[in-house]
Amino acid sequence: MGQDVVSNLFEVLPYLERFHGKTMLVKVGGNVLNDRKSKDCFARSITFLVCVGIKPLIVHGGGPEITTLMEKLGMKPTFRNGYRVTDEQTMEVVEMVLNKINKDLVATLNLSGVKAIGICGKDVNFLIAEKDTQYGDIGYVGKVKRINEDLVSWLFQAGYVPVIAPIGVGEDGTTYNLNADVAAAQIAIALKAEMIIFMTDVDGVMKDGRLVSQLDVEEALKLIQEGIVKAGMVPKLSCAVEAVKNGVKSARIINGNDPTALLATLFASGPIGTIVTNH
Ligand SMILES: Nc1ncnc2c1ncn2[C@@H]1O[C@H](COP(=O)(O)OP(=O)(O)O)[C@@H](O)[C@H]1O
Ligand SMILES: CC(=O)N[C@@H](CCC(=O)OP(=O)(O)O)C(=O)O
Repeated sequence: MGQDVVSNLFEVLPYLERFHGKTMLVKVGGNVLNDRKSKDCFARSITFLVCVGIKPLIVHGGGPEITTLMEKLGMKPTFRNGYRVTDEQTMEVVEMVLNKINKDLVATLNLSGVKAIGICGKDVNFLIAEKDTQYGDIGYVGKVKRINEDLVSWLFQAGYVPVIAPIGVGEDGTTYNLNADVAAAQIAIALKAEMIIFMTDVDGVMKDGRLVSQLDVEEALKLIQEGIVKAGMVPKLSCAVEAVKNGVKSARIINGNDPTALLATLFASGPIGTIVTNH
């Protein structure tokens, strides 16, 4: 038993050396956070990363919870190209739900021994946004214009784990709803993260019922163009491509409901989920 543990430790040593001190952006989808067990497991995995000297940064979603509350309030959720059409009333619900998810996740992480701190784009102007019109006028949907990288540096120096809600603020103070995958990729690029990990509710990118373990940029774009990748996986894979084209060394798409996936994607020798690289 003791010998097994030691040989496993020796096996992970090269990965520990490679990732020590590196920034890893972990995007966790609303579907994963909905499940108590997955959320607790996620918190323990993040604690492990901190203990081995990795600097994790978390961006969370919350799409399903926003939809649930809107429906309870008698509102009709509408999407265009995966983006929620966000009028003023919807923006209020989005902000309320995301801030609640943010604090719940912070509390779970703190219970697990991490010094987590919750922020949204409004805190020290972390995410300056502007209206996103790529799919026409869909209200208060924003895209990131500028990031206050200093804030993250200060938090890392203090040993804190930033937990970011995808809410942006305009230069005139307008509140914007950001797609969490898009915000995560833009933050990873700005912070020159080593890796961006998308934790979702499937094992990775699927083709003909099978998991695709490795994709370069061209292959990823082809899967989108051919319609093999659809719905919420389109922005996710596009964001993975965007991140690796702009300096993030690799992007991973893994199953957040698999309790071992986050640590395995970093420390196991075999491939886990889908890895996207720029070559
Ligand atoms: N080729 C594909 N491979 C994997 N998932 C796909 C594919 N095409 C569409 N999807 C869908 O994308 C979903 C993941 O996106 P989404 O629901 O937006 O996740 P999240 O809430 O984690 O951001 C999967 O649950 C799946 O239904
Ligand atoms: C503009 C836009 O669509 N914003 C998303 C923000 C939350 C999100 O992205 O959550 P998931 O990661 O769980 O999908 C929304 O309103 O649902």
